[in-house]
Amino acid sequence: MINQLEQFASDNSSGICPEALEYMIRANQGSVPAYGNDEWTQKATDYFRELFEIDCEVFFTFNGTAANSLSLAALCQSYHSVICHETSHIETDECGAPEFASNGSKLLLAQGKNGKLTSEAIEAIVNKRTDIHYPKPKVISITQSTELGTLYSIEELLKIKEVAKKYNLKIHMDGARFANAVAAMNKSPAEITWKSGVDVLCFCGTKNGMALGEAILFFNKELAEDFDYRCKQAGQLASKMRFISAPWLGLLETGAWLKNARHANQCAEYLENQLLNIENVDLMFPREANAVFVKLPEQVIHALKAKNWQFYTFIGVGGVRFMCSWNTTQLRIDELIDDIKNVTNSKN
Ligand SMILES: Cc1ncc(COP(=O)(O)O)c(C=O)c1O
Ligand SMILES: C[C@H](O)[C@H](N)C(=O)O
Repeated sequence: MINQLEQFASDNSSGICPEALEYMIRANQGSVPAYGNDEWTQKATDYFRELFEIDCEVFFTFNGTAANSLSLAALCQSYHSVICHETSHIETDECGAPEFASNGSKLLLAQGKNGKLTSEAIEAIVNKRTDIHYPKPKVISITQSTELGTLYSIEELLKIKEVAKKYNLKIHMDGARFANAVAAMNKSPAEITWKSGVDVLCFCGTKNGMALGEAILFFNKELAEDFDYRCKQAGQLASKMRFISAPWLGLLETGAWLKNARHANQCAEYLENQLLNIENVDLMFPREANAVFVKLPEQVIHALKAKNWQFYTFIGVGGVRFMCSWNTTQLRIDELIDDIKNVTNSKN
């Protein structure tokens, strides 16, 4: 029997939200032109342009690794490098796809508090090597919200925009949890992307209630030249694209993209507060979106896993990550908290 209960491993674990499913079913009528030449795809891309208040180019891929790696490849040549945080997904969890897709662009890793790049760290990397023997920095990649569940403030984004301009660098934003950032910051999508210097955003639908499907938004349209061919060659041009674009339209038109993100963030806030009531449980990073990172004793981790609680321990720096999603419930959070209290007390 498949375990139907919500878990805390990842927002990738959740199912399809009602709005995405409803639009998927609506789109499942009759025959329509393939490869994105359908009405659903037109409506979805138009909606993105309206939501972000700019005439951007929009593409869809099946997953986030493809979105990140192909968009980065569009921003730089093989002899260039991409500056990213050492905990960035493009470094830790994409199996070299960014380097592969760009024919060898090197990832230059920076450290930074709470999983964030700073303009100072970027400038230090740019100036570390300027000789011909080292791949020239060309792109800054930031994740919003970050892999450690934190957020870049507008001020931090604008400082990065400034250093990017100074050194003629492009800015890529991994928006696997972009909706969670918008919900948490209460800023417009435009304010935390192109108005803050972002050239391309990979906006994730998978973690926001879709079955699969990421949107790539090129705010700097020149960088999107022939990107459709890059997607096709990489096997990322969906023939039945309506089944990616229609669920996206469902999230956008109904506002579910923001409702789902707000709910996940609120669940994470509730979980955080319950965890902080447990003795000797400390947050590892500020909880600013839908992820909660805490240090737990090994024996508590083992006991929770024995009770079939699912969560990651390899992300961040040795901690436990609890990820909330659009379908997380307070009931499941309370059950998790009760088990943490019970196993903690039994180990004392
Ligand atoms: C920060 C981040 N970026 C990108 C991705 C995309 O990964 P995938 O290729 O698994 O969709 C993920 C996956 O969860 C992620 O957490
Ligand atoms: C870590 C794993 O690769 C996935 N990106 C997640 O955040 O759940």
